[in-house]
Amino acid sequence: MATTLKFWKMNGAGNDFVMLDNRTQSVHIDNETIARLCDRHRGVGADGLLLVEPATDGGDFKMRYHNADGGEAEMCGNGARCFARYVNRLHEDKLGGLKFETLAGMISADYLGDQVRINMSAPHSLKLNQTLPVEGIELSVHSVNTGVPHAVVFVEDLEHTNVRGLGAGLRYHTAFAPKGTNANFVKITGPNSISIRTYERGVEDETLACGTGMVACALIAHELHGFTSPVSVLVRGGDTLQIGFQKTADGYQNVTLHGPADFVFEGTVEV
Ligand SMILES: N[C@H](CCC[C@H](N)C(=O)O)C(=O)O
Repeated sequence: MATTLKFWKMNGAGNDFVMLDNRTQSVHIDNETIARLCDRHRGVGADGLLLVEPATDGGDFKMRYHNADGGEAEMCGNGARCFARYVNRLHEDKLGGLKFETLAGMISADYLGDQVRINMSAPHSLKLNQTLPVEGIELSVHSVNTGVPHAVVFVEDLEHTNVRGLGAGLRYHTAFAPKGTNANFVKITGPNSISIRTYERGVEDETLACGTGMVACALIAHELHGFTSPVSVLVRGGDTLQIGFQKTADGYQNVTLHGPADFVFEGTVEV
């Protein structure tokens, strides 16, 4: 027996999502259903799906994130901004800010007009200057987990970088087994600005933006090129977002991602 679900389609800087309020948890939404909902021909079409669920660990809400292939991921930076605006709309825009639980840890969000700034979970597993063979090329690869794993490669000619080929090569590289990684390609465009392209795990393609990827690239630009906060990041979809951070003896603190989170349309879908 099919069930009709109300959803919102949203996007954060071109990274697009299906948003579902699953607090009643009356519908069991399995990975196969999620993959179909995200399918751009057989479903609504999105890079991923975000579920609002009841908090169980001191947050206001719980955020669950699934990639377009149906697999659950710990966190999504662009999705978290959309999640914050979506739950605010469910509460007649009366929330002054909020904190929500993710598999990567507690995330807090502040509303800045139609933009949202989120405080990210603490980055970890930073690794610099690994030389890895990818598609027959020796790449200098850096990596960090900003809620999900990211590989970062600096390039001169971003426009002509083989993002799909090298991205897939890094995504499935043994160095990042067993769960794999997202892959980011970065061009330095100024003393505190970068332009990036991202191949996303679970979308298995380049996306127009990747929030946790932007953060990864900004932090590694700090590590290797002395960038200071805030770092401006131009993404494939044309938006520029701001990454804030403080580097202390205990690592990175107050890591923030500030950018757009836009409603596109509301609809119903049969599952
Ligand atoms: N594809 C990522 C999750 C979504 C990350 C991205 N959409 C973001 O905005 O952070 C992964 O499986 O690690």
